[in-house]
Amino acid sequence: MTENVVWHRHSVSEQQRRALKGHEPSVLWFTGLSGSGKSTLANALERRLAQMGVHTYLLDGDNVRHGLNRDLGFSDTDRVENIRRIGEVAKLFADAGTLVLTAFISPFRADRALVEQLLPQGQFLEIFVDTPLAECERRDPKGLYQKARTGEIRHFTGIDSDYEPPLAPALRLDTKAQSIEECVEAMVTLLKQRQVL
Ligand SMILES: Nc1ncnc2c1ncn2[C@@H]1O[C@H](COP(=O)(O)OS(=O)(=O)O)[C@@H](OP(=O)(O)O)[C@H]1O
Ligand SMILES: Nc1ncnc2c1ncn2[C@@H]1O[C@H](COP(=O)(O)OP(=O)(O)O)[C@@H](O)[C@H]1O
Repeated sequence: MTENVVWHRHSVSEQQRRALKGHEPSVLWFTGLSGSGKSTLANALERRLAQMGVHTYLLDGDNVRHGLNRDLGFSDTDRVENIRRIGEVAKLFADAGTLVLTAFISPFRADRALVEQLLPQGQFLEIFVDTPLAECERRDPKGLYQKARTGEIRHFTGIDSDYEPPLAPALRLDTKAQSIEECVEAMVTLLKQRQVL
C-alpha cells in the first residue's frame, strides 16, 4: 500500500529539533493493570517535568481512545492495534523532540517489544506499575472490577483477559510500598541516569 509513497527530506533535522528542546527525547511507557496507578503517576511526573522546563506530552485513554482509536474495543486484536498506533504516535512526538509519557495497560509483551523496536535505541523506557490485582480491585477507582466480576464487562484485564508483566523493565514501581512522591523521585532518577535530563 505504501510502494508509491516517497519519503520527503525534512529541512529541519531531528538533531536541530532536539537541540532546541535542551533535553533528550524519550518515551516513558507505563504499563500495568487497570487501577495500578499509570495515569496518576504519569500525571504527577508530567507536573514535575513541566516545573523543570521539560517539553512533555501525555498520551492516555482520554486523548487516544476517544479520538484516534475510537474505532477500537478490548478484544485481543483491537488491543494489539491500539498499542501499534500509540507506538507510532509516540514515535512522531519523540521525533519532534518531546518527552512522551504513555499510560495504557498494554497487556502483551510482544506489542511493547514492537514499540521498542520502532524507536531509536535507548528511547523506550518501560515503567512497570507493579500493583497486584487484589490491590487494583480494592481501589477500583472507576468501579470497573465490580462490573467485570458480575459479568457486566467482558474481557477485562486481569479477570478474563491476560496481562503479561514486563521481564526486564527500565523501572518497576511498587505502589503499595512507595508513595506517589517516591515513585516520581524514582522516575526522575531514572531519567537522569539515562541522560534524558
Ligand atoms: N475490558 C476492559 N479491559 C481493560 N480496561 C477496560 C476494559 N473496558 C474498559 N476499560 C477501560 O479502558 C482502559 C484501558 O484502555 P487501554 O487503551 O489502556 O487498554 S489496552 O492497552 O488496549 O489493553 C482502562 O483504563 P485504566 O483503568 O486507566 O487502565 C479502563 O478504564
Ligand atoms: N503510590 C501510588 N501510585 C499511584 N496511584 C496510587 C498510589 N497509591 C494509591 N494510588 C491510587 O490508585 C489509583 C490509581 O488509579 P489510576 O491512576 O487511574 O490507575 P490506572 O491509570 O493504572 O488505571 C488512584 O486512585 C490513586 O490515587
